[in-house]
Amino acid sequence: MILILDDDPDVALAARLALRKLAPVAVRHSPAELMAALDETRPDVLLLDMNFAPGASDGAAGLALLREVVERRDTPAVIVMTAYAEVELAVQALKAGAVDFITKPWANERLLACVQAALARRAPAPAVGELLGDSAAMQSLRAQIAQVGASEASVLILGENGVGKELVARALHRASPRATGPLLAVDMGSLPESLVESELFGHKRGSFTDARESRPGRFVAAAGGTLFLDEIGNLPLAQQAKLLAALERREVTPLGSDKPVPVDVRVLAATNVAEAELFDAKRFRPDLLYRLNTVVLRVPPLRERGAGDIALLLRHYLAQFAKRAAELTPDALARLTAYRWPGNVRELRQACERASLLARGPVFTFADFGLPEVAPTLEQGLDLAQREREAVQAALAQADGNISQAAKLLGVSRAALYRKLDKHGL
Ligand SMILES: Nc1ncnc2c1ncn2[C@@H]1O[C@H](COP(=O)(O)OP(=O)(O)OP(=O)(O)O)[C@@H](O)[C@H]1O
Repeated sequence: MILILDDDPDVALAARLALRKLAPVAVRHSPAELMAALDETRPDVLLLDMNFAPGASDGAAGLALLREVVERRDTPAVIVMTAYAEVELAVQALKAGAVDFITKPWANERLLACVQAALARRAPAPAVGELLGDSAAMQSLRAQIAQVGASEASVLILGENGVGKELVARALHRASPRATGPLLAVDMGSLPESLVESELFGHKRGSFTDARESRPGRFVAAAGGTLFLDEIGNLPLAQQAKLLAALERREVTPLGSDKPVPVDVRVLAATNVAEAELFDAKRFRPDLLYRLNTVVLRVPPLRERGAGDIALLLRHYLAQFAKRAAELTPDALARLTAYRWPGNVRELRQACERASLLARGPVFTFADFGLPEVAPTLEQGLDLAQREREAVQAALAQADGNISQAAKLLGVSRAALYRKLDKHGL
């Protein structure tokens, strides 16, 4: 759900028409209606105008509303709209907890990209979650974040979709001396190629057909803070050269301008592209890669963190969505910890939300989570211990947690099965 608050009915209508293909859209015109509308529509994204009084342009009314919104529980991701290309106001809004800003009048393409990215991220704003997990891999990751966070080093965060790369970027920002400055995320994946440059470096009024107003780029807006370049693997080669130049010279030149502007940002980048592909010079410039990867943090896929982390995340998200202590049947736990989670933590979070909505009884069953019923397959590798673990989990699942029956299915004694459960920490 997207909620638009703008006192100009024409602007609100234009935004609604542009955005309705992304999600249901609700519109309000008066700031007085905002809080009730948030309760009623529980939006994922709020598009917030900054000025409501005729002639006002300082954004004070919008900033006050923004501060009120981010104080709430279940804060939506807030994108502020400014009528003037005011860097100062945009920066203040970002510091106050907005995830992004858009200047009016906008190019529809850009509005869509911006809202889509916010929907995908869905309000990690100020109440940023902690990186949960007790596995050795997660403990080591947290230790690295604490160590690297304090520096100005560029960090490249690698990992599959949904493993928590953005959460890592936010943790790095929080651990840094720049924590009081803004953290600005730019999703290279959802940004049309034609807009990359103006987005990053800004543009002067009239520099291209849609550039009706000047606009500061992300490098300038994130001054004093951190710029998080997400899905950097999707950046086309031509733009890679420009990004490299900006990083090397620590200055950007807005489109249509010949005056370079100095920038003061720390750059974090993330990608789900496999390392081998990233090091393919036909796809990614090695010189840019070396600029970005002073430190590389690898976020492991959920399936490699072990059953303990999966169980912990299940408890966390079920408690959050179901608002009660969550209980799982032994079979559900066995199958959920054996599941491969191709979409990682994001998939687990969504499955928990689904289960909380669909569960029929007080105890969650595997079916409540709406996951595919796939048996472990050979593509999971031929590691003997791993295969044994999966066979035990599959047998338990099939036997609905009944040990005698599972032992029979595996062709081992009950005692042998107990030893295997112990060995694999099941
Ligand atoms: N260790 C964790 N503990 C708690 N929540 C987590 C953890 N890792 C990820 N999440 C949650 O999972 C979701 C996805 O995380 P995030 O967006 O950071 O992943 P990502 O790797 O950036 O994904 P993508 O590559 O698709 O952009 C978010 O809701 C995030 O809060």
